[in-house]
Amino acid sequence: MAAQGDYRLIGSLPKIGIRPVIDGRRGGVRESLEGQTMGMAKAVAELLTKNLRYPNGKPVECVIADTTIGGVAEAARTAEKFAREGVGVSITVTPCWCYGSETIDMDPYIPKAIWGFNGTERPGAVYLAAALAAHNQKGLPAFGIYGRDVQDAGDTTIPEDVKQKLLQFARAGLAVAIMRGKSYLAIGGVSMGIAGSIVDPDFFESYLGMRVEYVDMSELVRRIEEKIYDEEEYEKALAWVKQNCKEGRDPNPPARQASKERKDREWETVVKMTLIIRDLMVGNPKLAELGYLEEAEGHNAIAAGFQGQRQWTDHFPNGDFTEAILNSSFDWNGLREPFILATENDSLNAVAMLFGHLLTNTAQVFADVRTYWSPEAVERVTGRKLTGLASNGIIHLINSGSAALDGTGQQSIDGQPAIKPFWEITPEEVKKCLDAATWHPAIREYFRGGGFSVSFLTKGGMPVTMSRINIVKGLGPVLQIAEGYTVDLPEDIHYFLNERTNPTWPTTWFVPILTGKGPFKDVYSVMNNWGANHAAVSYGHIGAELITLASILRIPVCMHNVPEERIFRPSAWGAFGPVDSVDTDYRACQNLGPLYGRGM
Ligand SMILES: C[C@H](O)[C@@H](O)[C@@H](O)C(=O)CO
Ligand SMILES: [Mn+2]
Repeated sequence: MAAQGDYRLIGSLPKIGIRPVIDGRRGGVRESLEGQTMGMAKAVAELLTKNLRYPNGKPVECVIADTTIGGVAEAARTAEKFAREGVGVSITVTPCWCYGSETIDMDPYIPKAIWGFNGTERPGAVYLAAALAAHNQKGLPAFGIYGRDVQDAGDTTIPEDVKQKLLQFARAGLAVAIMRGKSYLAIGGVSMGIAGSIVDPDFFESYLGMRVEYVDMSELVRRIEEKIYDEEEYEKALAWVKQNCKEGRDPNPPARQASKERKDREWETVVKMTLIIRDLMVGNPKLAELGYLEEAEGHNAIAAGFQGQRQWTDHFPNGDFTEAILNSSFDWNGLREPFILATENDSLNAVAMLFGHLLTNTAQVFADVRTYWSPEAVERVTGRKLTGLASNGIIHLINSGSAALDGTGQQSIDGQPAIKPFWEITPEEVKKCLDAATWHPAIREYFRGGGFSVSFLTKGGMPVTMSRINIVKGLGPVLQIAEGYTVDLPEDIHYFLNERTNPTWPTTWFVPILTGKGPFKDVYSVMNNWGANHAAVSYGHIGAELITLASILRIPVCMHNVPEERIFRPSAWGAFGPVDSVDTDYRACQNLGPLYGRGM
């Protein structure tokens, strides 16, 4: 295992390349603009390095072109430098007129934006419009950034609206660049006919630039039996688990309950499964020291899924512990970047989790979208009325595995419950997350091989975004997004509703923000329009960032409740219709086709 905070995957982290473009005419014009143009590039680089971090916690790196770009030779030199430096996202800046198609970034795989200075001494906005027209004509989508208010020629500040767009674009662009070239590792096959676990390599290749690796679950048996894991780490992990993972009540009828000895053996197995699945994903140099050179390499998996049900769980302990711990921001080695591991090998939910993780650097909650409770139904079964945020009804998110312990809501920002990037989490908060969770023997009517499911109740009051990718034949992938809040219910209401389900699994009570229209007419409609059995829950209202990301990948967003003013997509979308129309997005995405080819 690489040291805490180190990026664990192969390939260096993509940098952001800044391209200062300029009017190429020497003998007055160019010379007068050099300082201001380079100044804009430096200011953008500083903004990005100060505000953005990679998922490993290190500040994002920017590379500025060696010179301003006045024509095609300098554009080509810059492209060469960017390729050498591992640039994955480009931002062009200019205060003046420059030669449109002669200066643009032509790499079709690099997400791109252009900031055209809003001044009038020189025509930066005229270049912006000309360059965007060229991008659109060539099918190389670019985001246009044009400040709302005119700035003076000598003003070196970046206005707030420009900053906001630069950051939103850069976050999404970096997510695209980071996932490119990585793998989704499918451990096992299709779980109980769940469509998301019919893992589709064409989707990963064409839309995400990723590959799919497939490993049979029997590989876990081999590694357990032949001790192909770091035994020292295993002892450390087991001791940590004994100390930190409280065993909760056994929900099974006495006749089905496993003996203490059997449960102890199951704990040992699930800890081994955790080390092994992590090693399968990202490799482990310790295995090379043990002579397992091939196994030490891993699968370069930025996300994975574990089939579990049923062939594994009918005989062996389930994957709930493994999934919950790997998805969390901490384990026996301390705080670290969460892994992305979907239960039931639901690769499409894994992708939603991956998007959420790369946009926020935080851990993600994987859940079944289990029940819509109308206010009337709640009153009927509990005799109590839902109030406050919950008064229009609630959605019960609950699944046996995969919910990160960060989902307890026991971390905080300004005194409010939150899920933070691992480097902002304190050891006290780790303890609080662990203390808020209990580990229950798996329900044996579902999981014949036993195991342990984590149970917790997510704190209310967190802004969260629920999202999901679905694949529709003839259309391809679509993304659905619902921004909303986690809610606290009065204890007796929670108790009644939860007891009717599987109370030894983690519960999140979710309420979407309603718009009164379409799928967001009411809470029922959000549930009724959800396209699959699962959702990924990410801390914060990140719908706008998800929309920006999806537009770069050309995945249309079929359902969202993000206000129009936060929507930011490439300029070409404007030619397909109004921003608030889903149809606009469908047609723009279809016209461009998937970022890495038209495979679907
Ligand atoms: C135990 C059950 O099979 C659950 O795992 C099942 O209802 C699901 O989670 C389906 O997504
Ligand atoms: Mn499920």
